[in-house]
Amino acid sequence: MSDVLSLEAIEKSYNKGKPGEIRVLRGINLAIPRGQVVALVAPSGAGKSTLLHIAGLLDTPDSGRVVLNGEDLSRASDRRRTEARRNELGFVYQFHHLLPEFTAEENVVLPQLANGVSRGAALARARALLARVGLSERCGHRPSAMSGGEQQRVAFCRALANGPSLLLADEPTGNLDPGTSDTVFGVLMDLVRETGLSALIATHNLDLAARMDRVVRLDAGVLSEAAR
Ligand SMILES: Nc1ncnc2c1ncn2[C@@H]1O[C@H](COP(=O)(O)OP(=O)(O)OP(=O)(O)O)[C@@H](O)[C@H]1O
Repeated sequence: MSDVLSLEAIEKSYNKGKPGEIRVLRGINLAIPRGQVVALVAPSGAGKSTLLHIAGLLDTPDSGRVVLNGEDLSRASDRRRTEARRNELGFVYQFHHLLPEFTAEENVVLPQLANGVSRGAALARARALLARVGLSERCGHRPSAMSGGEQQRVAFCRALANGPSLLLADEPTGNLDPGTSDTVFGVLMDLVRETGLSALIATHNLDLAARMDRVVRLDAGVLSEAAR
């Protein structure tokens, strides 16, 4: 039961029962123990986004279970799923999706306020996280005044703001040039290691995948362990 996430026999089709039915996920099983960082590699169209949406409680499987910290959330109420999403999951995307009208610091404060944290405590945590990724001098900058790598580091801090137990990331450095991607990915890995987070990180970059604990490959809706 020390798995943070366990996906069990996940099936998902689009247009189910209709002529254009696509069976996207075909019996996916994946258990991620506490502290493990897993790379998800997949060719385009293999069902990677569908899998991340299901693991992230943004979509539901047709059958199978999504067990997060021992609780089956695949058929839980919307309210419970939203709560679990806010408290237990952190999300990072290829594009940072920071709120443009707010500063770096405010972008990291806001999810905490939504979770009932006091403004003072939220600000202290935001500043500590931003300092940790080397952005102490950039706390008051808006995203438009920051480089791509800096914006993505702010997005990492936002994902970790509420102390999740699982990080889900979709090409977290895919929008950066190779050199910056390498450095910024290192910052993310350090953060994940220090906080003891588990992570499922989709990437096309096999060099980055090789820096994770384990690589799984999704192909035509079937998941397998990749040889190292
Ligand atoms: N809402 C939908 N309705 C119908 N088909 C869909 C829907 N969403 C995705 N699909 C199809 O399901 C398959 C898997 O889609 P998904 O977005 O999970 O792929 P992906 O592996 O993330 O691809 P990429 O890496 O190119 O983004 C694709 O064939 C896609 O066209």
